[in-house]
Amino acid sequence: MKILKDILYRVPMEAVVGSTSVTINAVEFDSRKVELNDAFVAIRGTISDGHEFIDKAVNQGAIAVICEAMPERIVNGVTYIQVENSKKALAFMAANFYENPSENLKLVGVTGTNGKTTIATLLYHLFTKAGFKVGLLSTVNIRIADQVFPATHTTPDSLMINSYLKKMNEEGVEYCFMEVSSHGIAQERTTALKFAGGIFTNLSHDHLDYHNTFAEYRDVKKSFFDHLPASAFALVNVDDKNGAVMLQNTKAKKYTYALKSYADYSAQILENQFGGLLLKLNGNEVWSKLIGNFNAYNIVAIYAAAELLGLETQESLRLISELNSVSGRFQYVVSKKKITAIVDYAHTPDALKNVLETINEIRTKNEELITVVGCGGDRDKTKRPIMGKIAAALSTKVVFTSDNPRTEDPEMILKDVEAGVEPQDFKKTMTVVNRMQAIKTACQLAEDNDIILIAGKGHETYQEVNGKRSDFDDFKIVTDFLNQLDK
Ligand SMILES: CC(=O)N[C@H]1[C@@H](OP(=O)(O)OP(=O)(O)OC[C@H]2O[C@@H](n3ccc(=O)[nH]c3=O)[C@H](O)[C@@H]2O)O[C@H](CO)[C@@H](O)[C@@H]1O[C@H](C)C(=O)N[C@@H](C)C(=O)N[C@H](CCC(=O)O)C(=O)O
Ligand SMILES: Nc1ncnc2c1ncn2[C@@H]1O[C@H](COP(=O)(O)OP(=O)(O)OP(=O)(O)O)[C@@H](O)[C@H]1O
Repeated sequence: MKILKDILYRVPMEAVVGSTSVTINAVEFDSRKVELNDAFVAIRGTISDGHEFIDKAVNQGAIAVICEAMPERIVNGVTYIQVENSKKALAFMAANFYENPSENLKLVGVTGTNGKTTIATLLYHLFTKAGFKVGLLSTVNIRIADQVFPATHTTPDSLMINSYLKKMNEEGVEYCFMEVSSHGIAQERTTALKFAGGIFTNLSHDHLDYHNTFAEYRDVKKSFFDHLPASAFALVNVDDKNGAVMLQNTKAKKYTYALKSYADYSAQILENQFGGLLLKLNGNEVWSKLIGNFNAYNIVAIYAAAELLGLETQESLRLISELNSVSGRFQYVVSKKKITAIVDYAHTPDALKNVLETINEIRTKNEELITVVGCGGDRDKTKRPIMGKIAAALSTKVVFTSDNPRTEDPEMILKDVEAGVEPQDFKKTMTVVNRMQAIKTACQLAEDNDIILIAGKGHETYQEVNGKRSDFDDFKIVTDFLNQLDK
């Protein structure tokens, strides 16, 4: 329980009707969750307008309403606060309600189009290995030291973030690494958090359905760095042309990393094979079990962040070499016959192309690349033929199969995917609707030293067919089939 005026600290108010000394049980922004003596924050969303649910929230017992426009009906005994921006108000109220937990640990945000999950998760493991209690807020899951919770978003809403950070405080967590999505920034989910650092990975065309233009998308990312405090570090990839943009107006201490450009932290790839990467990081050689050019970026970023957070160089190099691939992000297993199976979340044309090109850079001509891929149902249909075309063009064999067909007919989805294959690539492809059978087929097709890529579902542990979810784990399934073949 908290006093309303205490949780309104730092919220600019335009008008107040009623008392701000009332006691609040909880803060809610969804009327369906409001209970007696809660404060309801009305938010204008993408689908509906929370202001339309003010009456409902009050009828359910809300003792305070925070809104951008005062409702026509003012109920006696209820406090109404008008603010300019409800999402921002919610962010500050959430932080105040949970007693500003981000101030009691070192919080580092990772933003950019690709690599957020990988970098945040690797940093979580690096600092855990270094003996610290660590937190993680990521697309795959939420971790508080060794406890694991399911994630609903890449960046959860501000109430959820602060409630998890509060739990981290209670558990003695010293560092927390979190993914910061552009939706999260635009919707003020991370406003009112105190960051010790921010990391920028890269920027490519994505989410333009939400942000309208690339410039708007870039500026949203930039605003995260604009709001970092002077005590924080801003660490950006300057091989990406938008890296420098991120640093333009930040008050934070500026640091850069790169493979190609001049930077404070630079990496050179000495070896790039399926066994791993040999890198030179600011003059220090380090071997990593992670594979692929883009993981060299991820490794130099975590090396830099670790140093900026005070980890000793030799210690961090030693621990970097112990890190394993992240669940569903270029996660791989090598069989006794030296068949490498890679599971990757790539479910967009860009991501699929990126992953296939990365594998092709490492693969020799004698090694086949067998790709297992499909497209989800009830989602963007235009990407299906494009992904079919990319998979067939960049692999030596392709097994098209179901992703999460959801409520659509899997065979019809696969027809759309096959339609994109160029005539000269037809003979490389086959279709096996059942994903388990498709993975088995790929394992049977593979010979010694070949590579299998299973794309699309990454870390997911279910498959949704006919609207029903059942257990399904690409990595576990392919590992089991490869083990059987090894016997
Ligand atoms: C498009 C989008 O981002 N929507 C997010 C947004 O919802 P919204 O504000 O648009 O909600 P709305 O349905 O229009 O409702 C407006 C308000 O009315 C309230 N309401 C609604 C109905 C009712 O009966 N009573 C009521 O009070 C709602 O609680 C809400 O406060 O704010 C909600 C609370 O934070 C989010 O859960 C929701 O995420 C939706 C589910 C979503 O799918 N978001 C995705 C796109 C997203 O955020 N993705 C990024 C990662 C992207 C990536 O990099 O891949 C992420 O960080 O996860
Ligand atoms: N630094 C990087 N640059 C480019 N691609 C990357 C990088 N790191 C990982 N990838 C690849 O990009 C895809 C997304 O990786 P990752 O999940 O780490 O990024 P993300 O930003 O968290 O995206 P999402 O929110 O969709 O999970 C995967 O296919 C992964 O293998």
